[in-house]
Amino acid sequence: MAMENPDKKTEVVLLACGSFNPITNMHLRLFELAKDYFHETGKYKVIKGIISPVGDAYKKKGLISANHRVTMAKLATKNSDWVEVDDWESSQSEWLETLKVLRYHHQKLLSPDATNILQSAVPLTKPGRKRKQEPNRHDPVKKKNQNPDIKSVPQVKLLCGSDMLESFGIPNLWKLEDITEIVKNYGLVCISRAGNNVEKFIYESDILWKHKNNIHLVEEWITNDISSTKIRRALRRGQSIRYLVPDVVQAYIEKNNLYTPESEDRNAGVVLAALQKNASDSKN
Ligand SMILES: Nc1ncnc2c1ncn2[C@@H]1O[C@H](COP(=O)(O)OP(=O)(O)OP(=O)(O)O)[C@@H](O)[C@H]1O
Ligand SMILES: NC(=O)c1ccc[n+]([C@@H]2O[C@H](COP(=O)(O)O)[C@@H](O)[C@H]2O)c1
Ligand SMILES: [Zn+2]
Repeated sequence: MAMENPDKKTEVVLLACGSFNPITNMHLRLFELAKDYFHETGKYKVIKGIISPVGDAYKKKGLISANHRVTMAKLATKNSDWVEVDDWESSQSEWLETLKVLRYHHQKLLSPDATNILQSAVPLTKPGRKRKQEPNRHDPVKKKNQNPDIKSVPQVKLLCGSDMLESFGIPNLWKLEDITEIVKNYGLVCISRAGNNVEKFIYESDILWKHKNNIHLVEEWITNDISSTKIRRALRRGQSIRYLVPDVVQAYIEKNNLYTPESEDRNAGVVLAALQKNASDSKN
């Protein structure tokens, strides 16, 4: 194994995937909490946060158009010097597995100018070649090259709340091979959320247990159970959402009258794209 320079910190990019319907103050807090956590270890430097709102093809009930969700996320991060919004995922016509979004962002960091970056939603290397199958390992090939011009590539880690981690256990929602690649090759940063017991969940999953060193659990001590669902509910009832979402987001929602009983009925009765895809995959 190559000797690591103890002074050299591993650079990390945090990627949060979700509906952001709408983005809340708590979504923004996830990034701050994760960054503090990594910096407190003394081993990592968080260089960027990316918010990737899911596309309309996800078909979740009450999901308003990606256009509005991306705009709100951009407004919310306007004052952040390290968190940005990326609309690549939401501009795809089909729903994409989260693993593909991770692959895309990792590939983009490797070759930011690549024009056919869409192709990168497939694995970076051919299967069967063990070493290269680990695209997110910190800097293995570059060290060998000894080329100072080749910058080390940051690790991309999936940032989520504990409910998303626990959703790995919902039948047909996630493919086991996707979960495996996420925890093996990328890594998870999971912020605690009321009602979840992630430690137990990891203990009960062989694959998560195996890769638990790549799953970072961050305890949120200043608990705050804001959720987009509760924001939409308050809006339908004409209640204030001030101080729960950034002022600019609140203003944008009001100006465009985004959340109504009708918007909550969008995709009612439609099967979530992830479930649909996995159900049809398992039939083939
Ligand atoms: N209060 C919270 N604490 C911890 N994680 C959170 C919190 N709110 C959102 N997240 C995380 O943010 C990511 C994006 O979540 P999402 O867009 O589904 O927001 P949400 O508030 O859960 O919305 P909804 O109520 O519509 O499901 C997920 O990983 C989710 O776990
Ligand atoms: N198999 C998968 O990759 C898979 C399954 C379910 C949800 N997801 C993602 O997780 C996020 C969940 O967001 P919500 O909690 O708002 O439903 C979305 O970004 C969605 O694309 C991924
Ligand atoms: Zn959610």
